[in-house]
Amino acid sequence: MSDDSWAVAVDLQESTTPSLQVRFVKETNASPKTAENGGSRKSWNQADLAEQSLLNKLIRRSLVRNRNQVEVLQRDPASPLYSVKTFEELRLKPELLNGVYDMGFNRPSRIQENALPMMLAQPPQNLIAQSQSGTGKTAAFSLAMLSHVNLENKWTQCLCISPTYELALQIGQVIEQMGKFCPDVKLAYAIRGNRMERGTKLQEQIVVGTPGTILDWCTKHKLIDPKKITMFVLDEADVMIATQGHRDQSIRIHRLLTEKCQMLLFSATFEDSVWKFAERVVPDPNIIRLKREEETLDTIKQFYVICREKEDKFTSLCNLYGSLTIAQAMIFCRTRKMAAWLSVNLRLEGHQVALLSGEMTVEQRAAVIERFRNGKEKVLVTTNVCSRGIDVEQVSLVVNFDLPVGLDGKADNETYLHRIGRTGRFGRRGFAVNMVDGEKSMDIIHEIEMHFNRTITELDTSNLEEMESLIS
Ligand SMILES: Nc1ncnc2c1ncn2[C@@H]1O[C@H](COP(=O)(O)OP(=O)(O)OP(=O)(O)O)[C@@H](O)[C@H]1O
Repeated sequence: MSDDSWAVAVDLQESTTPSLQVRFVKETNASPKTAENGGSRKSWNQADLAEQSLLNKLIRRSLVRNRNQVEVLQRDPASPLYSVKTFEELRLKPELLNGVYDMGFNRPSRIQENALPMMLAQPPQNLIAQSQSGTGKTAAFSLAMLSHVNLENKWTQCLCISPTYELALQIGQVIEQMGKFCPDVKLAYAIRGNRMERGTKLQEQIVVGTPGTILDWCTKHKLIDPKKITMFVLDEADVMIATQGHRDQSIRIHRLLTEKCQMLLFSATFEDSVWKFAERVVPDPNIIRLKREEETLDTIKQFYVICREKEDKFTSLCNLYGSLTIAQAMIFCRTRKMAAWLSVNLRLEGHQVALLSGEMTVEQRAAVIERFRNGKEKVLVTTNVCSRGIDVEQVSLVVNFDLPVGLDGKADNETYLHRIGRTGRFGRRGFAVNMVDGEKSMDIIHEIEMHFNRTITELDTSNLEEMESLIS
């Protein structure tokens, strides 16, 4: 964990939950401090993960393409392995196929190629699928649920649980969009504030919601008969299990289901804890995994600049920026306070600056990122955690105004790579400049050099000629 995770923990507690409007919601609760969305101090980690996931979804414009091979582990290795290259091969209902094309999907994503035939197979098969955020998991299970629904049955057949209110709404939006030519398929949101009359059985064939509300709807309110659920989807398992309450509720829901129910579990990461949980809720699974594309420093020129204090760093930054033709730059600060100070001063110098700060709601952050992406501002000042998930593709200069340091005072190499690295695919060249303000930070630079086996060259920002020859 890097230093500024501290700040973010506090930021999260201060932040307010974004509120989205949705058809089913009659009453929304603006407070973030509910068990449902993990607002308590103990579970900030879950809130952090969930917020990150939501931010990624809000700012994502398209599929994250991946060139790695998909690993498939079949429950029955003897059975043929089907994968599809087109949506037609899935023999979907025409209305559903129209919905898929209407979303602009021309062909299945890498994970969908294997996951879709498995999810749609008869007899039903259980599946555990892991791939990084943005690779098409939500679209895949949304399609599977829409295809699974039997319109003759006027009861809930597909249940999908998601770790937070906002993430559940995001999934619901995908289902609504994909199912827009299937008017008879109905969806209900089991999220806080969506009060249903007790005892009346829901007719919506698909229910998406958070574990607490879904459990209530199955047990206390008896709106759903869990024995009639034939497809159970558990999304963002890694985020879900970061809160014990959610994990336990998910297991309790799972216990209410029958053995015949098809179980599908999705996760962006797969640590041991996720794996243990997955094995518990998904018996005899097929497993699909798609490794993340590695980030590299191969195409990045790295420099350091010796400075004294923050004012000196600021002058160096201005020299650097003023003398180079830079498309866009991202500047990382350790604390929110430093980021605010820097952005004010850069603005005073006439720069167009965007600031990403922890007290902003997720929607506000998404809007800032969107403006930056559209080139409305050329500089983005941020703390570390706020900026996770931003593609640095169009950013040619990354400045570590403060170096990434862990709580142990040592170099946080992972964060360093994350800030300045790129996947091989976006092999465009870039520059990284590290501000060094003393012996301690010089040691950090050496640690980073050793770790990545790359030289970080000194840069004198007052020497324009030298700078131009080095950064060209
Ligand atoms: N086959 C496809 N062709 C083109 N775009 C797609 C395809 N499948 C999904 N997408 C788009 O790619 C983006 C990411 O998809 P999706 O949200 O399903 O990924 P995800 O793996 O579920 O991400 P997360 O883990 O964040 O939930 C979305 O904008 C989605 O509309």
